[in-house]
Amino acid sequence: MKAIYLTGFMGAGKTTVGKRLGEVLQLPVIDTDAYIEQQVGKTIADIFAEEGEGVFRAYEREVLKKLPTEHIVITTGGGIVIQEENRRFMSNHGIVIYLHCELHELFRRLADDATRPLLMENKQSQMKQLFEQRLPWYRQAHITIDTTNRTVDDIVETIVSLLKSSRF
Ligand SMILES: Nc1ncnc2c1ncn2[C@@H]1O[C@H](COP(=O)(O)OP(=O)(O)OP(=O)(O)O)[C@@H](O)[C@H]1O
Ligand SMILES: O=C(O)C1=C[C@@H](O)[C@@H](O)[C@H](O)C1
Ligand SMILES: [Mg+2]
Repeated sequence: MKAIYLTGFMGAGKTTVGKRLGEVLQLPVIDTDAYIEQQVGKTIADIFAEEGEGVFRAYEREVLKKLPTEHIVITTGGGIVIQEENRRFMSNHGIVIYLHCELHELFRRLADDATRPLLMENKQSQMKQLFEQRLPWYRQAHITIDTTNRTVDDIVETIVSLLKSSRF
């Protein structure tokens, strides 16, 4: 099976859903954020603070190309779709699944989270702008799933049945 790439905004549940999906499909799971943190030896927040977002985006691009493209679930950082090169790579090499979530629910899920630098630095209105700017890129995925009022198990079940019944 081709690689499964989970995309979506911060808090959409990529990491959480990906972990469970990997268990159900018995596939290894790699999270690009966690992988970068391990390779660089710094947290995402420290990379942003010390090296800047541009350098983080370069790490993200390099890592995506280095990871396997078969028999794997790859959970991506929320901004992976910003770069056209990344969107093309994921689309050509795997099955891209966009986990959509309404903004009000994203804010609720991330209310107490201090690990996402973009969330710490920006007001809700700026996050809304970022969300709307990225929506068309997220929507280029092969499959879109609205996660807003759904449990992780329910989302995983839907993904598994879509994968079984589709041409993938
Ligand atoms: N379907 C869901 N319903 C309710 N809460 C959820 C759901 N999915 C994820 N969460 C919660 O939302 C928070 C963010 O989830 P997660 O870290 O998986 O998001 P993410 O998409 O990986 O974000 P990022 O892009 O920043 O890495 C976590 O606290 C998680 O438990
Ligand atoms: O949406 C984004 O741009 C980001 C999301 C996170 O997953 C991290 O990749 C980082 O905090 C940037
Ligand atoms: Mg994540």
